[in-house]
Amino acid sequence: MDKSKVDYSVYLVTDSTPAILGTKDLVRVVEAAVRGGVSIVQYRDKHSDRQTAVQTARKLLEVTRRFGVPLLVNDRVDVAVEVGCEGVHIGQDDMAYEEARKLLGPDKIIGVTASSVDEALAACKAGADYLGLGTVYATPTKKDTKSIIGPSGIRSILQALSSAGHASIPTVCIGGINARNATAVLLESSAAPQKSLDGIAVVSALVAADDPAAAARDLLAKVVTGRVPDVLRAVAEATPLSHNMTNLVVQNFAANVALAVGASPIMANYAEEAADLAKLGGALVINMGTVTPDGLKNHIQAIQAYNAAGGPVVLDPVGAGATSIRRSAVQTLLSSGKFTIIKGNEREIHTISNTSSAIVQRGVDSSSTLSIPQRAALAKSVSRSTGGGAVVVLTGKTDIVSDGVRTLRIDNGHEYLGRVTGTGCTLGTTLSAMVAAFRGKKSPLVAAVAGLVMFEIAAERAGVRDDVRGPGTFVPAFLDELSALREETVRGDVKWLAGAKVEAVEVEEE
Ligand SMILES: Cc1ncc(COP(=O)(O)OP(=O)(O)O)c(N)n1
Ligand SMILES: Cc1ncsc1CCOP(=O)(O)O
Repeated sequence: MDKSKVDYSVYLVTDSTPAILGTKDLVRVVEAAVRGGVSIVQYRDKHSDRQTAVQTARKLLEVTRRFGVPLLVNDRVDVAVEVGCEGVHIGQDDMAYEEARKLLGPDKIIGVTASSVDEALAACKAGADYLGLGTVYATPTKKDTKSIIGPSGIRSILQALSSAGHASIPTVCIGGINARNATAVLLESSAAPQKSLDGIAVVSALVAADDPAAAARDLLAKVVTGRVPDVLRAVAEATPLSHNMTNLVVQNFAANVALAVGASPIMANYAEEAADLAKLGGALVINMGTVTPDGLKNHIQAIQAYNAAGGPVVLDPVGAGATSIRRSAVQTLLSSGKFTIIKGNEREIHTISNTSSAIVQRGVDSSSTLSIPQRAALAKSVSRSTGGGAVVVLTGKTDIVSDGVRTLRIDNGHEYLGRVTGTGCTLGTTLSAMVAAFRGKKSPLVAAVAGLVMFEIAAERAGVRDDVRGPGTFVPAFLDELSALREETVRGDVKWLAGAKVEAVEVEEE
């Protein structure tokens, strides 16, 4: 497992005691929680003998490997070595980091607990791969906690890490976190803009839950929501290039949306420029809206330039399926390189899924025809079918976002978005800004949700303004509100986020 790719967003720490696990089977609980969206698991068992611990760790490893998430073992480095899992988590009173590293080798993950600035800095200096910060709130799960530090204590540690040049070390917090307080803890802990938490770690919120999969979904939605301001602040900080190869209709509008969300737009359709532009840390938008043979050639060359430079690419397959030319154009684009985000309406995404269906034959109407579970399954399967694991954003009254493992729905927006040309295309531009600025955080899913939430809440705010009397007056108000959301977020005012309607969706395994 590539340590740099580990996703710490929803971190499950297990507990096998009857007071928390009850009579449930631990392995089943972990499997359900991972299905629900847990991205990393720590086997924490203070009571079992070594043989039992090794047996349980092996069973857990079979589950976590199946889902591609890392398994760490708490404290018991020997157990981790014996089962060959991805690493360990050690506390201040456990084996020293250096000794654990010697036993595990350079490739395994070693996480360290830190309750203070000094402990955090020392763990970074030693070489820890991530930090577990806490205890945030007192919790019956761990009675021997030495210090309760609250979100403000977490913020102080994050600030110190940033000042000391450790802004990139992943951090999670632990202690009394659940779906009710997760978003608030993430928002309050954030040491904007340099350093924020990468996730939350929980024991009882998942292990004691009657339905651990549903609890994990709930937590995932709250964590993603809590990270939205991090993405917006990252955009404001980086002002990333949004390189648009877009259609003739939206050039001006898309450039203005890019500016409003905090990006630097360049509308450049000549692919010879792409190799240079790709080196500037931005993202590319390929919008098929006014497809031509020449345009297609330029798109392919630009995609390859961004792929070569490791830059994100957003594909907006406008009208895919409307004509046979567009159907083959989208296939050509998909086979020409990798995409970070593929954004389209139901019909466009369905065309990409390349399955024959009534929807494809029904015409260009993009209104919703599938149920939410069907839309979620479609987005997830398209994400999985694109080799590079693109995040699929399926737009509509309810938007679906899937990275092939986790699938979320967003229910924000305003009807005026459907009455102005180019709003879908400018959403693609918005997503490019988010994914460019958040690329160090390795979570295009979070970046995509942030873009959608910002875009749609700006529309909601614009739509109810007294000066907005229809789609014409909506456009300038919408630009104003995008810009206002950015400014509010940068100065730490994130009250607007209370209006975000983000939920994780259960999708049947194929
Ligand atoms: C992710 C994470 N963070 C902190 C801890 C606490 O570890 P520790 O201080 O060793 O306490 P115990 O877990 O051993 O009670 C953790 N386990 N995981
Ligand atoms: C292991 C650990 N370390 C600090 S608090 C804690 C327990 C967290 O449990 P819960 O998530 O149930 O509050």
